[in-house]
Amino acid sequence: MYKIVLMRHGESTWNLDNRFTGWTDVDLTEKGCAEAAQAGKLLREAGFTFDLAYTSVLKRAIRTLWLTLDEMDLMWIPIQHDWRLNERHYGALQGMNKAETAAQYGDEQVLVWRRSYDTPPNPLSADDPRASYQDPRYAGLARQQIPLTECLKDTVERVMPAWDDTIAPAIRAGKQILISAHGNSLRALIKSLDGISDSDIVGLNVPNGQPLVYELDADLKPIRSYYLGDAAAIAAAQQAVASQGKSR
Ligand SMILES: O=C(O)[C@@H](CO)OP(=O)(O)O
Repeated sequence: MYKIVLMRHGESTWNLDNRFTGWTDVDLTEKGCAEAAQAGKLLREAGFTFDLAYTSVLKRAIRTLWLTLDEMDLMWIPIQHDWRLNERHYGALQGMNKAETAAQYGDEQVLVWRRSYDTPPNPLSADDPRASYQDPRYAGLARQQIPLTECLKDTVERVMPAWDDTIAPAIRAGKQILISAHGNSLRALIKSLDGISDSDIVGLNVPNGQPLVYELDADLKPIRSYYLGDAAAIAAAQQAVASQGKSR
């Protein structure tokens, strides 16, 4: 049996402001830093150790990983940064307040934009300063690989090649792996690992900074998965994420 840990970054400044974030590179709040350290403490106390970590190229996930590894005295392990683990690109919604958007367009429409499998928000225009074409961290990518918007289906289509090409082979080679990523890039991975339907994935929300353990069989199919932290607190945090897109 293999065991891996998935973790969404701690609270970010735009989580606190309740803004659609996507590929915007915002940092953690103080609370987010504390959540990341607490995750490291939980993992250490539960006897976990890692010899390889994966994260995105966005600092909220990277800093979460650093703080978690620091708490575990594991800052020395190799870290692979992969743009394919980035948050789902939120298109023209990036920067907008979720509750205000719901007040303007309705809760139902915002739920479709946030959680439907195959409906992307409107794209950024290619000359929008928020587009990532000039960002050096994406310099190695072809222009068509850099999104202007994404639905979860698009995110699945970039996350799963990262899993298949790099993460799964490392797991099979016996590496103990921690993945620090984002709400929707993790929803994409969880959907694929657990075979969740396009309609059921709408109800899945990933809380900030909570280690999610997956036990996998020899074919890397999940045997079981569970959050390490307090179950009631995690359920409340998941409900809070779901409610962020409501007008009130
Ligand atoms: O704004 C975002 O990029 C994501 C994660 O914070 O939000 P949501 O939960 O609305 O998909």
